[in-house]
Amino acid sequence: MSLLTAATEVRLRAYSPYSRFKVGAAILSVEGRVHVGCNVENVAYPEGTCAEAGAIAAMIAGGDTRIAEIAVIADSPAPVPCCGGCRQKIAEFADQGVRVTLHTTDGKSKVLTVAELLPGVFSAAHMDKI
Ligand SMILES: O=c1ccn([C@H]2C[C@H](O)[C@@H](CO)O2)c(=O)[nH]1
Ligand SMILES: [Zn+2]
Repeated sequence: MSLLTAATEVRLRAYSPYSRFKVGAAILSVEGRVHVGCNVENVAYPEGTCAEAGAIAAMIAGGDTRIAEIAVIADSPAPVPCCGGCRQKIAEFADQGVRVTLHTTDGKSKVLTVAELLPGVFSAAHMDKI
């Protein structure tokens, strides 16, 4: 199954009664498996989680380690470019050149690299303790 199809399918399972904005994400891991996530909101609004974070959690829980490619889809006028928190989360598990494809449900798409998504990322290389 393509990443776009996987993201499209999981998007329909989003729990978003507050924003009424459904987002789906699908990751191809370097190990070759597809992991999906959708946004899961909460009445305590800050406790909600993004689709990208859900897909990353599924990848790690599933035993895979790194992102080879990621696709995100939302019903929006223009491709949704991931929130700041998710940019940092993606950067934790993806090399700088990894492709991030942002789709709309009406067929628009935009491709970015992880480096373009989060220029000047804070990374483990900035720490002298590890
Ligand atoms: O890249 C994004 C942007 C937003 N959302 C979710 C968070 C919230 O549930 C809803 C509205 O912001 O969309 C995502 O899952 N991913
Ligand atoms: Zn996010």
